[in-house]
Amino acid sequence: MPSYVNPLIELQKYVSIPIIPPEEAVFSPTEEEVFHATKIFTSSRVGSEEAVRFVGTYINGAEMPESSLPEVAFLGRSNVGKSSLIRSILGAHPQVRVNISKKPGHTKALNLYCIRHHFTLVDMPGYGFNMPHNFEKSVEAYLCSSRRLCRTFLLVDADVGLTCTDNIALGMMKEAGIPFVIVLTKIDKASRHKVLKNLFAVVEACKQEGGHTCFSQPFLVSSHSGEGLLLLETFIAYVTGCIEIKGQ
Ligand SMILES: Nc1nc2c(ncn2[C@@H]2O[C@H](COP(=O)(O)OP(=O)(O)OP(=O)(O)O)[C@@H](O)[C@H]2O)c(=O)[nH]1
Repeated sequence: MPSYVNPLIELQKYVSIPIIPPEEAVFSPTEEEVFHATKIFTSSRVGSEEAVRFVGTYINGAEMPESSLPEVAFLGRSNVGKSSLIRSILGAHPQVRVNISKKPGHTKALNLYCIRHHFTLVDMPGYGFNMPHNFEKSVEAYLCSSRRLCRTFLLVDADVGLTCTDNIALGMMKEAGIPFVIVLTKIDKASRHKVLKNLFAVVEACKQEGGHTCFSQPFLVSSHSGEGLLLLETFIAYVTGCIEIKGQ
């Protein structure tokens, strides 16, 4: 029995129909694999350098510094919890400031965080309420053109579920062929019933998409309670090629 918790598997205990269709592969690392992944995020120094550092803020991909590191990006409605999730992932490095705000639309540009010499996390402005006027030229252009982007995490509020704007984002990802994974955020805040209802809708949306660009298993997290974080960090380490996972 792994000591890390997959909130999706916990929820499965309350419903008789499978949340993830049985024919789909489930990301289920061993304890050892999670341990290796976690070390990537928690170790504090690489030689004489800080292991984790804020790289900078950029309006578009063309402004970003040259790098050969793979990138993972965080996309979603304004206020869905993108910056909070990155702050939690970088929790072992309080010297790296990640700004969060109750006010939707706080993040106005692409913020880059470099993790060891392994990969870069890209925090992005949210879409919907108070989104930046240059969203298309900034976020969409980056998503469609970055050759280093290996996975995008599309965040959906577990209490709100998929909105019209999320569906537009899903369509855009599909059309552009950008590989993505859906993450339900703020699971500490929503009732179990709500999370399950919104989770089933997300799984259905992934199915409709045909599984070409969308990973069939959504991840569930809370940046406040830490639920689901270890599994998501392990997945990030896996998609960026930092660790191997048996059976994947
Ligand atoms: N209860 C709860 N609240 C959260 C969680 N994650 C974020 N929040 C709250 O949601 C609000 C928005 O969080 P941010 O991380 O700034 O959201 P964002 O998606 O980066 O927002 P934008 O800058 O508008 O794009 C803040 O008040 C956070 O404290 C969570 O897991 N649980």
